[in-house]
Amino acid sequence: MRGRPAMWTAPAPSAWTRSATGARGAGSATTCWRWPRRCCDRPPREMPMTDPDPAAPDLASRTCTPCAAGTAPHDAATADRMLAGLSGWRMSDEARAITRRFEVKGFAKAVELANLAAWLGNRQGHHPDIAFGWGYCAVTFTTHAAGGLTDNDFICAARLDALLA
Ligand SMILES: C[C@H](O)[C@H](O)[C@H]1CNC2=NC(N)=NC(=O)C2=N1
Repeated sequence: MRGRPAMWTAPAPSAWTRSATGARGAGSATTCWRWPRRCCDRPPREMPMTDPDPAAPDLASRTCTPCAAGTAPHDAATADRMLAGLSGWRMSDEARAITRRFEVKGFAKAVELANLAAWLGNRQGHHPDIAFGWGYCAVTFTTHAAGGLTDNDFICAARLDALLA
């Protein structure tokens, strides 16, 4: 992929992942993974980077747009309405960010989920804040250029959920 550092390969297993035989070792980039487990030897589906479909009711069909500094953030009512389209995401008290905490087994899965969220953010040009450790990975989206929430945050949250479905 043009100019993309190795770490942004498709969300295939990292070196932490057990191969099909259960042996620990670098996973294959040609393995199809329905996170968190390997499902077959088909090449992984690239996340569709489709253009926004005006008829698309769901956030996961949309693509983020660059956000100019000073863009007005959504008000709390709008943010609440968009949050209703997601599941498992919580809004910060002042409606400036949304966070989902994923509980996972062990540390390797937490690393993989963090990597997936980072990969998604880099693909969308809208980057998450990520905290992870043994048993968990917390992903937060906010639009720094707006000092609050914009459509981009809800799009990325929906796209991450779609990748993990
Ligand atoms: C030019 C580019 O679109 C901006 O710098 C992007 C990069 N990634 C970003 N990520 C997030 N979370 N907020 C932003 O405002 C933002 N701005």
